[in-house]
Amino acid sequence: MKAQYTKYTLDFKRPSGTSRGILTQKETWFLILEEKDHLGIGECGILRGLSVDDVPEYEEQLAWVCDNIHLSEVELLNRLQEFPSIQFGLEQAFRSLKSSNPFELFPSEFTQEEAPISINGLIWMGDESFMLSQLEQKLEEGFRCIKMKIGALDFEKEIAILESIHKNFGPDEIELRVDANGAFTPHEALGKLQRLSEYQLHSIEQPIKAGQSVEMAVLCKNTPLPIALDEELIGVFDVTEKEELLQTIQPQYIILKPSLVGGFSGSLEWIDLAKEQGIGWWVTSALESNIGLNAIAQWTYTLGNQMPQGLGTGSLYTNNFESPLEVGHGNLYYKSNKNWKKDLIKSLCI
Ligand SMILES: O=C(O)CCC(=O)C1=CC=C[C@@H](O)[C@@H]1C(=O)O
Repeated sequence: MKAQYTKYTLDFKRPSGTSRGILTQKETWFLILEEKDHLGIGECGILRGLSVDDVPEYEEQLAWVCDNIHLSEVELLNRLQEFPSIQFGLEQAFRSLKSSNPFELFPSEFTQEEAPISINGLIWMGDESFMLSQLEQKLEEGFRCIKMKIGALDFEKEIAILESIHKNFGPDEIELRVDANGAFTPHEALGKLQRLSEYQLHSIEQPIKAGQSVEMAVLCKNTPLPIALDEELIGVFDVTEKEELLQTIQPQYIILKPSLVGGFSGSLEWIDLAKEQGIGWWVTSALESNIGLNAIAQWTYTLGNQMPQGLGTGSLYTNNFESPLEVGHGNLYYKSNKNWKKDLIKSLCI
């Protein structure tokens, strides 16, 4: 078997704001496996500034994987504990190589076009009118679950936006989720959650910065609206540590980003623990290209979670890859007639 890797830079259609900053480009890497006339591809979706494997030796690790591709998949994955996005890329690449169609990794009703995946629409940070115009557009597109980034604007302005949504749409018309990306201080957080709870939100992602588990546990115990842990899961790889974290914090939900938590296997460990502890969960992208998003979507469908998933990020980029994924009416569809260009993988090969 031969293996190679290549880098690709995705360009955002427009600067996309989170409380952690404005995104204009996203770096990503592809692992390409070749065996006889079979090709396999996997996306290593590092998120600079957020991924635990955002380290100087990242490319070196990719080179090591390619030089040692003769090792077993299990051995390679075990050696990549500290590189969750490479673990994920490798999991995808091996599945893709074994599949008759390198882009059909998890055949299901989804890939048979018999069932879509319900997804949330995403509203990025910006001034009030920009956020309201994004909202209008998402509602016109038929989304009934909306995720809004908060934490960077003046809080009263964000409350005003929620107020205007709430005045026009009841919770049975729109499921509203917010994502603070850790923007609140532990001291102010409960007060802000109480204000936010007046708008019958479904949940809030990561209200305070990760790594403050005592404060987060107190919040989850007293919160008037469900809390979902996102960044909190990054960098926790040992299954016992995962179990302890959930037992300590007891969140209402956890959010799985396979590129950040160690791929399919790392995510499944969290999901199994969450189920044991009665904690809800859903899956989101980490802004991968359509190659990684396709793999995440197909896998997510097999998990049977009926909640809207955070997989509506395929249209963010000007130079994304063509894909069978299509968004419509708040759902993600798989259109197998829109085949990936067979030469896509070849075009990425060095
Ligand atoms: O949850 C979604 O709808 C899409 C994914 C998403 O919002 C994010 C992915 C990666 C980094 C962030 O920009 C953001 C998040 O913080 O969840």
